[in-house]
This record gives sequence, structure tokens and C-alpha cells, in this order.
Amino acid sequence: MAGAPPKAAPPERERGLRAERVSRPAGGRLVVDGVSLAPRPGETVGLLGPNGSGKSTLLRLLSGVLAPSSGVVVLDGRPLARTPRRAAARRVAVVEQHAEARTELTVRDVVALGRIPHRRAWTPASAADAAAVAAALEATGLAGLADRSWQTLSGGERQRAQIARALAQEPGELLLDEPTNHLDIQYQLDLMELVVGLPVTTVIAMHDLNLAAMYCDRLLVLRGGRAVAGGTPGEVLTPALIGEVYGVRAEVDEGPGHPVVRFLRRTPAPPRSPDGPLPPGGPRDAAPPERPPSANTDGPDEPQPTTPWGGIRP
Ligand SMILES: Nc1ncnc2c1ncn2[C@@H]1O[C@H](COP(=O)(O)OP(=O)(O)OP(=O)(O)O)[C@@H](O)[C@H]1O
Repeated sequence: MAGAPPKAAPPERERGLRAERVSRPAGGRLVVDGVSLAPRPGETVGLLGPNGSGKSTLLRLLSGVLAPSSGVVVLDGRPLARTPRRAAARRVAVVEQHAEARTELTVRDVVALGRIPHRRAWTPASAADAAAVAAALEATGLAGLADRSWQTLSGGERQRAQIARALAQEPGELLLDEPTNHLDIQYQLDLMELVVGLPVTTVIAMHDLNLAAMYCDRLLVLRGGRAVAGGTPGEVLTPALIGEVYGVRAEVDEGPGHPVVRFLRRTPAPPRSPDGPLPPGGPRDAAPPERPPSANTDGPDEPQPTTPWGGIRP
């Protein structure tokens, strides 16, 4: 008897994970409000926005941990809510902001959790499982810590172990919530290099605008749960947008390849002598600034940004 016909792959344009006008309430208000996000296969999308703007909630909607109150999350053309749980778990890997492992597990055990969606119940780990775990440990620089207890790891090592767990899952879509938290600058850059080199679609919530500019193909900026700008880093990261969304002053250099953001002090910098010592009390005892602190500038007078978004509205 012939078996069930093989399932047809979705057409190219339907492949991947996307959110269509999703909303989600919490605490009596919409914390994600009509946001759409459709990463192209293989690209790295940075989710930006101030604290509380809805980045983590949007990632949780994309992963299926939360259900949207309106709108839909779609995986390969089918609503995520109607995708078999195991199939979704194989495809979408998530590294949450405060991922913990409470029991007495080794680093290797934690990373091997990423293989669960690939294994049948009550079957031992296969050679493919072991190889995926070893490759993930290697890629994240944790091979030497594989047999250490999770509890003994530093914050940065735990972060890397969670990323290794997600890599061991061999996902098609990788959702990362502030993955560079706790990492020193070398590991921040290593992590971003690793992520953009993976053959996966990645959505990363981040606060570091320069890392976002360096490594993301596109950015989506949230404020108060709404998408307020989207596009390439060069299109999105303008002084006007940074001023409007984060309330800070910045200059943006159109560096080769990607923009570079330089933040400006709110108060004038104390004068510095190129060769003299600091005054006895340090910079605070230096000569008073020429302007009152409320002048809110350390450069030539320039108007505060008044235009709305420099980027492209999605
Ligand atoms: N269960 C809840 N009850 C009430 N408010 C909630 C709940 N969950 C989330 N929120 C609120 O929803 C908003 C969005 O939270 P979310 O964690 O998505 O923001 P975020 O952009 O990831 O923030 P951060 O950059 O600080 O991590 C916040 O104001 C948060 O306080």
C-alpha cells in the first residue's frame, strides 16, 4: 500500500517565519501593537527600541510561547498555532534573556537539551545528536567547559551555553533576546560573527546600536509596542530617529559598510589639558563649564531633532 504522499515544500515566498500585524496585551494595554516582521530567509534582523518597548514580547510571539490577541504568526505559510509543536520546535530556536537551568546539569547536558525536538521519546542520543552538541560547543568556545557544572559558570559562559543549546537544535530560525548581555567585547563580536555566518534566519533584540549597525541586514525599531522604523541600518540609524526614540543626542558617521553611532553627552565635558594633571578633586573640580548644565550640549549649537523618523516606516 502506498504511504502518504510526501508533503510539498511551501513555495519560496511563503518560506520562513513572519509576524503579520500582531498585537499582545499585558497589564491592561497593548505592549505589542500591530507589528509586522517578515525576515528574508538567511538574513539577520535587529529588533531595537528602549526598555519596555515590546522587543521580548514580539520574540515570544514569534516563537509561539505567547499567542497574539490579533494578527498571526506564520511559519512556512501556516499559522504557527496550527503547526505541530514538534515541527515548530525543530525549526525555531530561542535564547531568552534570563535563561536558567536549575538542576545539576553539565554544560554538555544543557547544550544537549537542544536536541530534544530531534529525538524520539525514550531513545538514546544518536551519533548525529552527539556531533551537533560537539559542533555547538566548539562554535561557542565552550568545548573546554563541556563537563563543568552549569552552576559554576559565569554569566557570560551561561549565555554562551544557551546559545550553544540553540545551535545544537540546528534551527532554521533563531530568535535571540539581547544575546550579548554579559559578554565581554571579544565574545560580543565573536557571537555576532557566528550568528551572521550561520545559514539561518535570525531575529535579535539588542540595545547596542553599533553592534546592530555592524551585523544586521535590517532593523526594526519599536517604541511603545509599535513599529516606528524599519530598513537597513543606514536608513534607520539617523540622529533624528535616535533622538526621537531614545531621547539622546547622537552623531552618525556613514562609515564604510555600516553607520557608526557616536553618542553625545547631555552636559558639557569638563575641559581637559593635554599634558596637565587632573585638578585635585578630579574632573568635578575642573573649571566650571561656560554654559549652565541645562544647555544640554557639548558641541556647537544645533537644533534638537524635530523631524520624526529618519528611517522608513514599515
Ligand atoms: N505580565 C505582564 N504584566 C504587565 N506588564 C507586562 C507584562 N509582561 C510585559 N509587560 C510590559 O510590557 C512591556 C514590554 O515588555 P518587553 O519585555 O517586551 O519589553 P522589551 O522591549 O523587551 O524591554 P527590555 O529592553 O527592557 O528588555 C513592558 O512595559 C513590560 O513591563
